[in-house]
Amino acid sequence: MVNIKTAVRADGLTVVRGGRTALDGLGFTVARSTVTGLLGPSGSGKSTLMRALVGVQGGVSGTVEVLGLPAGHPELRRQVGYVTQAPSVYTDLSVRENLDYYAAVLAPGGGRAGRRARTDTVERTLAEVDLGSHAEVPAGRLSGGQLSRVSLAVALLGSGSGQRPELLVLDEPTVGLDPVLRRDLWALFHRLAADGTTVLVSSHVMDEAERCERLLLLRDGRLLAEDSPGRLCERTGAATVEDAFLRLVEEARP
Ligand SMILES: Nc1ncnc2c1ncn2[C@@H]1O[C@H](COP(=O)(O)OP(=O)(O)OP(=O)(O)O)[C@@H](O)[C@H]1O
Repeated sequence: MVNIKTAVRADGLTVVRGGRTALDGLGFTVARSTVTGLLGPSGSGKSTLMRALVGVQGGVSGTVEVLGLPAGHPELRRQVGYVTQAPSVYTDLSVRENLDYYAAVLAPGGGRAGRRARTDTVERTLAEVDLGSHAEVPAGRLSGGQLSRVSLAVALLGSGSGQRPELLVLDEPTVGLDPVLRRDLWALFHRLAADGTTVLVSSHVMDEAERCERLLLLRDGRLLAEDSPGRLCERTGAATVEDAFLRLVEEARP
C-alpha cells in the first residue's frame, strides 16, 4: 500500500559507477510536503542519489520507491520535476518561449482550453521564479542565476496544465546565486512544500542546512545522518550543522 506520508523510500540503495561504489547501501525516507536537504561534500554522491531517484542512473541495486512506485516508473514522469546542475533550456528562445514549449510538450493539445491553461501556468510560474520582467529575453543572454531559475520554472510546470509536480528534485539550485536570490529561492521552496510539493534540494554548503526541515547527510557514498537540523545539533552537542557533520565524521572513523 502507498504510504501517503512518504515521498521517497530507499532501502539498501547501492550504486556502482565506473567500477566504484558511489552509494553504499543507503536506507532513508523523505517525508511528503517537506523541504529536505541532501548535504555532503563534493563527490559524496548527491547527484548520483538524485539520478537514482528520478530513474536515470545505471548500476543501481536495492529498493528505491518514489510516491509508492519504483523509481523511474513512467507514471512518475509528470509527478517528478528534476533540475540538474546543467541547465537544459534553449538559449535562442526567450524565457517565455522556453516555458511555452515545455508546457506544450508536457500537456499537448486540449484545444483552446488547453492553450489557456498552459498560458496561465506559464504566467504563474514566471512570477514564482521572479522572471516576469525577463520573460522576453533570450535565455542565452541571462546570468547563471537567472538561467538556473528558468530550469527551476521548467521543473515547476509539472503536468503543464496547472498541476504541480508532487516531488521536486533540485541538484544544487542555489550555486552561484547572490544571498538575496538564495533567500528568495528558499522561501519559494517552503511555499511549495506548504502547498503539498515535496522538495529535495542538494547542497554542499552546510549553512543551507539550517533552512531545511529534514536533512540527509552524505559522505563518501554513505549516509551519516537522517534528521532535522535541530535534533542533529542536539544529539551531537554541536552548535551548527557543520559542526554536527564534523562530529559525525569523527564518530564514523574506524
Ligand atoms: N560519469 C561518471 N562515471 C563514473 N563515476 C562517476 C561519474 N560521475 C560521478 N562519478 C563518481 O561518483 C561519485 C559521486 O559523484 P556525485 O557526482 O554523485 O557527487 P556529488 O556529491 O554530487 O558531487 P558535487 O557536489 O561535486 O556535484 C564520485 O566519486 C564521482 O567520482
